[in-house]
Amino acid sequence: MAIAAWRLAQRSCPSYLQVISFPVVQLHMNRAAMTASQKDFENAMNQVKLLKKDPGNEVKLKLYALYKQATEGPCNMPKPGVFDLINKAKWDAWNTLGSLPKETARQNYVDLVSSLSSSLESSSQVEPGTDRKSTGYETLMVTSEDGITKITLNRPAKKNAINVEMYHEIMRALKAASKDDSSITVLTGNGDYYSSGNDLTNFTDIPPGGVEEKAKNSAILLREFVGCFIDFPKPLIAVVNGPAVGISVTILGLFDAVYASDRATFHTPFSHLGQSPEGCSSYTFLKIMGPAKATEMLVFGKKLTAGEACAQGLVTAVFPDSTFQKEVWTRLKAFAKLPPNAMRISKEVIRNREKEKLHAVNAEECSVLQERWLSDECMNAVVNFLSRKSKL
Ligand SMILES: CCCCCCCCCC/C=C/CC(=O)SCCNC(=O)CCNC(=O)[C@H](O)C(C)(C)COP(=O)(O)OP(=O)(O)OC[C@H]1O[C@@H](n2cnc3c(N)ncnc32)[C@H](O)[C@@H]1OP(=O)(O)O
Repeated sequence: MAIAAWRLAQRSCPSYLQVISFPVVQLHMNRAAMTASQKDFENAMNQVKLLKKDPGNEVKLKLYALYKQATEGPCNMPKPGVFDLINKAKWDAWNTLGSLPKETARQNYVDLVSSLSSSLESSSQVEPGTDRKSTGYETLMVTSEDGITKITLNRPAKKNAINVEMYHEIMRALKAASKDDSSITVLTGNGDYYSSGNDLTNFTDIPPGGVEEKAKNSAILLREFVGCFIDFPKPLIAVVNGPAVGISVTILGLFDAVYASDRATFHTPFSHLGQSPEGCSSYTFLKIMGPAKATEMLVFGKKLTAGEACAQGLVTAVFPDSTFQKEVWTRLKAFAKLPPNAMRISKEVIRNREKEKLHAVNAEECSVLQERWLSDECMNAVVNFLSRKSKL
């Protein structure tokens, strides 16, 4: 649960104290004369269970810390080891409360839950730009009109990083789109990024079976995820509205057309992350751009501009960002008017002879990655990102 806050806890002490302690002290001063009763506290604990929306790791961590302080007093547990990410995050959060009195912690917990209940209720209403048809998805907006099913990655605050839930929801949306009455399917991103790729916090939710089990399950998930793109029967188009990283780039080789804003960049920093290519890119990129250019991207992590990606054949066309949406959607609406069966059959003719090969490549890439995820190189890269020591 507490990974974002674990990252926070790893930052320099003063900024961590600012973020966590300031509101605590503030609440304490504002409520000097008030203290929550045990009953208020229990009500607040029940309210937390009823929250409809996940308040996020940092808030959950604050709640945890205040709960522990309110019920057990100051933290006197031994500090967990550096690789015990979740428990260390929790310990840090609790420890930061220092000698805050139990009553104040209880009041702050009640206040936090109450502010949360109202803010999460309002944010569960439709936000500007959110399509009302997209119910049933937490991480996506999915709409279907004018013969186009549009799947929008919708975690803009996280640069549309793909967490486990999003992997599952994309597969679900693709399966639904393959059967609906639309002619073409579009994948795009909400906000300034197309996608920052795999959500690196995916690495931190370790099951009881340990990292080996996590790596094994992740390889199964990844294989199934990429398989959905290999098998997708209708024209699949990427509308790359901004920078694209990692798996959001590699799977582009499985799309039928890729339109990019001139703000978009294409970056596959696998070596930097101690990882190796996926999304069938070890095969598709070589075919698209030849081994020398593919190696620059997949092995040396060279970031391409949209213009460069277009020149290499990964991108179909690039548009100025100011007219991007208008120009692309005019084009897509025209495509969607073409006879759907003809398009589907043409795609089949173009792609079918490669399918078996692509599934074999996918399986091999996933099995190599399963090993890579357990390597020190990969672990260190993830820890460095999560502890804010590195960024791309
Ligand atoms: C053993 C288990 C394995 C489990 C794996 C499951 C399946 C795996 C499938 C495999 C494969 C894929 C490979 C890849 O995709 S590799 C690429 C991974 N992506 C990255 O390394 C990008 C990391 N992000 C960054 O370097 C930067 O965030 C950025 C994208 C350059 C943007 O920088 P910025 O300064 O403009 O914005 P920033 O403040 O950093 O970001 C805003 C918030 O978004 C969070 N965030 C962004 N990207 C990610 C990400 N990929 N994972 C997690 N979180 C991300 C960022 O942390 C900020 O959050 P907060 O506001 O601080 O809370």
